[in-house]
Parts: sequence; structure tokens; C-alpha cells
Amino acid sequence: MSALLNGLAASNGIAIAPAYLLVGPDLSVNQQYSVNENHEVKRLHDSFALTLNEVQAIHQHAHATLGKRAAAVVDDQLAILKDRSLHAEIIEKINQEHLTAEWAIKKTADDRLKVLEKMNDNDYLSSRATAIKDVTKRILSHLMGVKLPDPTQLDHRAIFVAQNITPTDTAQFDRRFVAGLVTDEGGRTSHFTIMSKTLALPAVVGTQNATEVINDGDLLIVDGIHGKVIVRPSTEEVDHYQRLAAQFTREQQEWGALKDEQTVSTDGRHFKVVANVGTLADVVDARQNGAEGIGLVRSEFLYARDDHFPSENKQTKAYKQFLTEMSGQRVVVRTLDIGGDKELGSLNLPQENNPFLGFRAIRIGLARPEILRPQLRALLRSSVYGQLAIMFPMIATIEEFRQARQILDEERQRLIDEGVSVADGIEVGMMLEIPSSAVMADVFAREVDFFSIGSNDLIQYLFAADRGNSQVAYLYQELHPAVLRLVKQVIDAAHAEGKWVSMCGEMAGNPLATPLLMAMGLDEFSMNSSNILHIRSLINQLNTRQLQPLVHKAINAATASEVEQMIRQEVPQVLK
Ligand SMILES: C=C(OP(=O)(O)O)C(=O)O
Ligand SMILES: [Mg+2]
Repeated sequence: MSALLNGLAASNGIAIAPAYLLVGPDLSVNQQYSVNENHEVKRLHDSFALTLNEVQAIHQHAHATLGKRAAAVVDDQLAILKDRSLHAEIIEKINQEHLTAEWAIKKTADDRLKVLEKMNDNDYLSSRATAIKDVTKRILSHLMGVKLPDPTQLDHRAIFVAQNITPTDTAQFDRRFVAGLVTDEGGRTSHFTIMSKTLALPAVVGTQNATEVINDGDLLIVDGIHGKVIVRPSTEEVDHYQRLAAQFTREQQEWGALKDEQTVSTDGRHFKVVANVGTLADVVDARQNGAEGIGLVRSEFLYARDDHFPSENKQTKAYKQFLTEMSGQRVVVRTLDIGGDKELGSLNLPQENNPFLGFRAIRIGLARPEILRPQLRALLRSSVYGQLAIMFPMIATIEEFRQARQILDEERQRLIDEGVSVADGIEVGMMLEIPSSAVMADVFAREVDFFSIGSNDLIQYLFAADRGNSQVAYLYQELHPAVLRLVKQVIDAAHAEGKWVSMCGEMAGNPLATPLLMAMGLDEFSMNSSNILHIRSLINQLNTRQLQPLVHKAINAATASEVEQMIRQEVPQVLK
């Protein structure tokens, strides 16, 4: 009998191969003390030095065999190992509190992880935590004199199964043999996701118990499209997935051919399919997937990587890199959108009973201009390097937008007075993700340059259903006529004022929503890079004029399932 494991789909594709378990030694550390501080400090130095050599060698190996991007996944680890303040903190614990080297490093890592843990919901926020765990594991293995599992030992085609696969593991992969990846733990940390995507390895993470259920050598099917792992599949299951794998390969080839194409419907209406990004690595991903620009830079990542706020210079450098990488294509940067489920240790926000309805995003920016102003200055300073657009998150009233825009104008003037060059014609828009602003879209449309519909939050606030709560997930209905009516109203209001509209929530990458959104005239679809070519392929097959009656029927339907049925019936191209 086969067994089914569910997890998160971290990297697209289907793999069918035997399992290869990467199970590590027990590295648990007890509370231990030592009076021989010098000895412990020496052990610490030695293990750091060994780990640094090891990670440098992994970096070089990855660079030579997998390329620059693959090697970059261990950059954070190298930075941690060279971080003098970390050494000093651990040594202080050894000298002051008489901890053993093992206990001192474990405690220091745990302290740092605690700060980062709260941010675990966001892929890029947890990459730092991954790096700390990865480095700690390697240092502890040297201190304890035990060997970590070695991915380079694999000499046949197989699927790695592990509690957790760290970036230093992935950087050692031999592409000839690794067919796919399955882990017990995790979130899709950005490193892991980027790496498996870069290597085009199907991956399912966070299965909870894969290493218990799977034995070495068991045949596995990894369905990285839907986040499923089938253990010891039947012949029928293997046949079925072989067909799906062949279809996946066909689609990849077909969609891949559209990478440098435009997005244009059969009746000649042009659309833009662009990417949502968090880090510079995501921007590279976006370009590889044929993005026609960046529709959303979640600037939170810049703040998450440090224990303190990034300086104006550091931010300027980062935005400049984004703009340069996109070589003249539009890059929409959203100012800091923190709060709700996105916490930030350095901000020290008060606990709230209802954080999604509380002090977040632009509300923080306006109340704490010492955070917003440097970010706007950095954006303005970088604006000469490409086509920048700026947008403000969670705008609920026109006064908020006006206030934010005024701060932007003041900083622009200040920079010009200081002799700093700032681009002309930077577009300034807002996230449209609060129902009040959707209702008032006509008023906002007179003052903004563009809207970006944040369907994730818009739907959560429209249905009063927490977007992260699985018990109320049934209320989270992208195709519900209530959502469609609001989206149409926003697009119509913007177009009446000659303004463009993007959508950067998950709905923009949902192929079922595509025919409706294009027929409503949405100008830009912004999504995870992995969906771009699929959506472009779909748009290129459809005719906006012929879809008009469908929009009419959909907004007059009573339920989301009625809408879905209509779409599937009338637009068979949406079926994969
Ligand atoms: C894109 C959105 O923003 P985030 O998911 O970052 O809240 C949204 O709310 O739809
Ligand atoms: Mg949002």
C-alpha cells in the first residue's frame, strides 16, 4: 500500500525515484559548564576555523559545478562565520557564565533565532534563521567530533529525504544524481526554494514525518506542483504521474518559448505580466521567467535581515541593484509593510489583540516618519538608475495617501536642494487592499498614478476571514462575485481617470481568474515568477472582447463555485 504525505510545494515538477535518506547525528546540547575557559575558547576558535574552511570549500565547489547563483546560497553562512560580534558574544558567555563552547554557541544561536522566529511566515525573513541553524549545526558537529550526512556520497539517481536540507547541503548537490527533495521541516526558506528552483528539482517541504515514514530505497513520487509525496506507489500511480511529468515537461517547453514574447490577447490588447519579489535573487528569477517588470518589491526583506534598521545608503544601494537588474523595465517598490502577521524585532511593536486591524504598514510609516523618510529618500536617490514607481501599503483614506505623498514631495525637494539627482516622473500609487478604498476608488483615482490591487488582504477584509487561518479558509474566495464586483469597480474607476491598474495579490497568478481580469481590463498582472509564463500563455490564447459576456455573468452570479463552473465551461483553455 502506498502512503501519501502532504507538504508545501517548494519547487515545481515531478520526480519518480528511490529515496536516499540524509539523516544527521544527534546534535542536542545539554546545559554544560566548564571552569577551563581558555580551553573552551580554543575549542570554539578551532571549530569556527574548521567550519569556515568547510563552507568556503562548499562555496567554491558550488561555484564551479552549479554556478554563481547556486554558490550564493551560502553567502549568509560565510557572513555569519566572519561576524566578529558573534564570536565576541559567544566568548563572553564562556568567560562570564562559564559555559562550554557547545552550550555557549547553542545559547547564542537560540537567542538570535528567537528574534527571527516570529518572522517565519515569510520566506525571505527566515533565510537568516536558516543560515544560523546551518552554521550552528556545522560548528557543533566539529565540537562534538561527529560527521554530518554527506550529500556528495550519492552515486545514483535518487530523491533526498531529510528533516531539513540546509543551503550548505544543497550547494554540494551533484546534479546528475539528485532527482528531487523531501523534508520534514520548513517553510520554504528563500535559499532552499531558490536553490531547488535553480536546479529545477521538484521539492516538497514541511511534510512533518517524511523521515519516519520513508525508508532508504523506497520508491517515491515527488509532486512539487501540488506539494504531495507518494511513498511506495502502485504501478497505476507511477503510470499516472509519468503522464503528468511528461505533460509538465511539454508545458515547460511550450511556456519557455514565450519568455521573450509580449503578452497580448488574440484581439490585440496588450497586458503586462510582471513579478512579485522580495530579494535580489528573486529579481534574477523574475528575469529568467520572462517578467516584463516588477509589480511588487516587498521591501520588508531589507529590514528583516538586520537587528537594526538599514541605513539610507544601504537601502539606496539595494534599490539601485533592483532597478539596474531590470534594465529600464518598471519596478514598483512598496514602502515598508510590517505589522499584521509580519513582525519585525527591531521595531519593537506593542502586542495587539487584533494585529491585522491594528498598527501596521502605512499607519506605522506616518506615525514614525523617522522610518518612512529615509526609505523614501533612498528610493528617490536610486530613481535615476531605472524606471521606479513607489507605492504605499494599506491605504484606508485619502488623507493617508495625501500625507504619505506630501512626505515624499518634501524629501524630493530636500534632495534636490542638496544637489542630489532625482528622476522626473516617478509614478506614485497605492496598494488597494482595504475595502474602504475600493469603495472610494473613484476619489483615489484622481490623485494616484496607479492602483495595485492586493487581493490577499482585500479578500481577508472583505469576508472578515483571516488569510492565514485554515479554519476559515473556505471564506477565502478569489472568484466570489463580491470580489469580482469590487475589482471591476476599481479598474473602471482608475480607467475613467486614465490611470493604470495592477494586481499583485495571489489572485493575479490564478489561471481561473485570468479570463475575467483581462476582460475587465486589468493592465498588469504581478505574481510569483513561476506563474508568469503560464499566465502569459493563457492570455495569448484568449480574446478580451469575446470574454465580456462572461464578466457580466460572473459578477451577477451568486456564488464563487457558480463562477468557477462558468469559467471552466466557457474558457476550456484554463484547464491544465
Ligand atoms: C500583495 C499583497 O500584499 P501582502 O501579501 O504582502 O500583504 C496583498 O495583500 O494582496
Ligand atoms: Mg497586503
